[in-house]
Amino acid sequence: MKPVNILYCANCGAANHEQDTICFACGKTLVHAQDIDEQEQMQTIVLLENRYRLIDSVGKGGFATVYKAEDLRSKTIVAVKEITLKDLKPQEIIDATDTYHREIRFGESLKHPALPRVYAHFMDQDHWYIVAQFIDGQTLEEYRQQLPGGQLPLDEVLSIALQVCDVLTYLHSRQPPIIFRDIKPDNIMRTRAGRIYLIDLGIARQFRPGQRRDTQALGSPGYAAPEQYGSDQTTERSDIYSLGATLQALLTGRDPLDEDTTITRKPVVLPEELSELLAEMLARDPAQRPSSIISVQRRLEQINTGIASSQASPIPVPPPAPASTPYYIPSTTAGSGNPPTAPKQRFGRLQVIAIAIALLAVLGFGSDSLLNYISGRTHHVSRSQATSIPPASQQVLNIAASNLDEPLDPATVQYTQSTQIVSMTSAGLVSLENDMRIHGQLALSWETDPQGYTWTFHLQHGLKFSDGSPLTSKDIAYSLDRALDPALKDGTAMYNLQYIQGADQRFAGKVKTVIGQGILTPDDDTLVIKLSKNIAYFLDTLTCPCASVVKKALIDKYGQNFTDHLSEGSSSGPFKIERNTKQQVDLIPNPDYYGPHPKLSRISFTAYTDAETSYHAYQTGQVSFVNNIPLSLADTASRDQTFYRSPQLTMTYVAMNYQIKPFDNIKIRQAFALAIDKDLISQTIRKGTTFPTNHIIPRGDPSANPATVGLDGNQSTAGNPEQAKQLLQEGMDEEGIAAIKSFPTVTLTYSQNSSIASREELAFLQAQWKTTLGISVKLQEMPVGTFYNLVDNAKDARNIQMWRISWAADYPDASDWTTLQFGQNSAQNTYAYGQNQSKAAPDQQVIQKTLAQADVTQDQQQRVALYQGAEQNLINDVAWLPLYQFYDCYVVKPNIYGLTVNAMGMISPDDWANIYVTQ
Ligand SMILES: Nc1ncnc2c1ncn2[C@@H]1O[C@H](COP(=O)(O)OP(=O)(O)OP(=O)(O)O)[C@@H](O)[C@H]1O
Repeated sequence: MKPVNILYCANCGAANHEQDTICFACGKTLVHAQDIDEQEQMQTIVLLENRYRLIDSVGKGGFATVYKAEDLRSKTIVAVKEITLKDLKPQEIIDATDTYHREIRFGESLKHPALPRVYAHFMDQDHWYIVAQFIDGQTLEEYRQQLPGGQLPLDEVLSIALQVCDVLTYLHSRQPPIIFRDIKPDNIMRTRAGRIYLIDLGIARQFRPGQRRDTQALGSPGYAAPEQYGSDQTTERSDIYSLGATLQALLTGRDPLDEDTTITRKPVVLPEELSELLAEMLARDPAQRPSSIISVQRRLEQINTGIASSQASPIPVPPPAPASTPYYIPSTTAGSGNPPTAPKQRFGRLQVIAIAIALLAVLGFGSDSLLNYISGRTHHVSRSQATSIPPASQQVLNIAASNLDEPLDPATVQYTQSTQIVSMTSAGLVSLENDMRIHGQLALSWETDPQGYTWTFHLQHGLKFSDGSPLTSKDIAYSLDRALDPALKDGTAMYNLQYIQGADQRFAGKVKTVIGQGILTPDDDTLVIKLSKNIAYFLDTLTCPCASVVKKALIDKYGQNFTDHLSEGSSSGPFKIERNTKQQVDLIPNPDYYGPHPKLSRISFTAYTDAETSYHAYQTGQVSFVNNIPLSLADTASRDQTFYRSPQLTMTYVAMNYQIKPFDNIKIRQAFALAIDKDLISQTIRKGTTFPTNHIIPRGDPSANPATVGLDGNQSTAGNPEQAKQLLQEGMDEEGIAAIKSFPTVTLTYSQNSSIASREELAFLQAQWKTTLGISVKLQEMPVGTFYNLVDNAKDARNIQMWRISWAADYPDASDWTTLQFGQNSAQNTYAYGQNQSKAAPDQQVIQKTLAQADVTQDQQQRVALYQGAEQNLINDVAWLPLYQFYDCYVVKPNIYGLTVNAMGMISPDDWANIYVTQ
């Protein structure tokens, strides 16, 4: 229960401190209202409308008590807000009525992922009720009170700020604009997954141009802008003030009315731009504040980008985002300073990369372009552009694609663009937000047993497919089970959903279904998943496309060819397929989507034969978004004002076989690693389309650790030739190798379809080992299929000594980079990590134990700490030698508003509601 220490004015409704006697807003004497005896109330009122069973009281505000309740009809958890009329004074009744109606009107008409949905409202003699989406979380005020000093780390505050900006942008761009008027930590709720909701639209108002002042002074002391004290009309800038006060309170841990509110005296050192922005947002004179929330958002994004950039070494491509200012993160936050919004690649396994590289090579794309698929950051236009939205006929977005051949089957889809289309047309239980946090999509809420073996998902109300037929838990169960079908060629569930109980038997063909075993459907709105291993990252695995919904009736009718008939109404996402010719895929909004509806009236993906042609189509205005800018065009495109790049979760590395001499010696592996100047590769060969790294968990993964160091103990990525030489000598001594001429032959194997840049890179590696260590490394080219076969069997065949390869994340979790690749018995541990004869094997097994422990540690902070510790050990052990992480390089026309691509290279499904074409 939330402690109530605020006293609401009976005259004007403003929130005052409990001990105050005079209202800060209207100056009237405050009346100390009587608390409602909730226990008594809970005992007498248990069922409302014969439908809502009150479970618990979760919060209390000025006029209302909020209950967690069960909707017995839909079997879902909802929030029931109860306003008790009896005992209210006449003025309070007027205010409460006003608040109630406004909250219903706004709640029902506004659709934004950060605004809880209003499902129903009703009343009895003494009460009014609002039934709304239940937010399983706490207010930011409650949350920060639990943290040391009441302070949140900078990266988290920025993530919150950007989310609040997003919803304020939405509110301010309504016609007429809606001013929230009460932004404060008490009115922002945060879920465990870090998702933000604005609650309490009760005092929001529509802006009336020409009105000089508000009829009522409303807001909360300290957070309300000066003009809210009745002197002027509230405008968008009033919300900017309150947001500034909120961010300052979160960063400093101090309430705005605390004696000292200047941030300079707090033990927090902020990026200079952030201090400046906060000072502007908090200007007393509204005219001195930023002119729009969009401009605040843009500046916060630049600060965010600056943080991300300051964690990487400089790169030569002129960055499209404004330059970053180096800053100091206080030591308390250093371990958690992940870049909050880094884009990500949606390719999974090595084999996938192999197939994709082969295909792109055939299509004339350099293999490097494969790794530059869609991703990005928010694109904004000026306020005036943002508010004048052209009609639906002009809301068309044309996107260049490199390949649309892949069947749009969620269970098998692997290319980024097909995956993007699948994410727009097939919903899953959960989906990823832009900052890699998870939110419910088909699932309204979920819970798990304390050990994390059984997950119960409660679905959204009244879900439908795009043909209007109901979508129930049985459809989701069918889709998950089908994804596990061993008959599916190239299914990805065998990795991603392997821990659903019975999945192993299903793959082995020993059982025909896991429904009834690992997947249960107690009713149409509830789905239960039981796990064979209580992996803490289970929800992340559900963000993979293979966990999205397919329509059984369509598959029954057309078999594997069902993907040719997707336009027959099988969509469950924000868009549905109108046409799919493999040359062009046209999507239009799905009116039956449960969530916020897209503003775009059409999205067309057109396949171009090569990157040059698609870039030309962009230059001539045929398409507005190209996301596969290859290295060959990077120089040209980077001079374009609309060129963007941001890190994605794809890395290139060199693997050394621990089972084969000389790499069974750790010192020799370390010598080979430190001999390489990774900076030069990214700067000169990769031309800034990549950045050098020592990390195994890449930047942008929620568990990435900026404090991770290279194996020589520092963060430089330029190599360490002296230490490399010394380690080589020590390693040779240990192995009894008297001189370089008796050094075992070393062969670096690579795939035949490597691009020119990749070959240059291989030659560069060869030259560095020669110059620094005096060792001649042979380069060996292999046909693609043979190469990946060798890599997959490196564990057993011992026939590949050293190879260069890339890895892209399947889902945003450290386990994808650690346990999956180096864990004991992991199918993807093709390196025989821990299971080899080298002297390092016992230490490797210790790391494997830590990883196994991390996988099932339910406390997120502890889990991250375990992975980060293991990562440092893997780096020191040269589990593999990371060379660089990819940037996503793309161009997007400035008139495309709101396009934000998340770190997996995807546009989050509910984001489509906020993307549109401006004039
Ligand atoms: N949709 C929701 N899901 C879960 N908890 C909620 C929800 N809405 C509100 N709460 C909880 O109930 C508390 C009171 O809600 P709210 O602030 O909307 O009430 P109010 O009377 O309108 O408040 P105020 O007095 O600030 O106007 C919140 O602080 C929060 O803890």
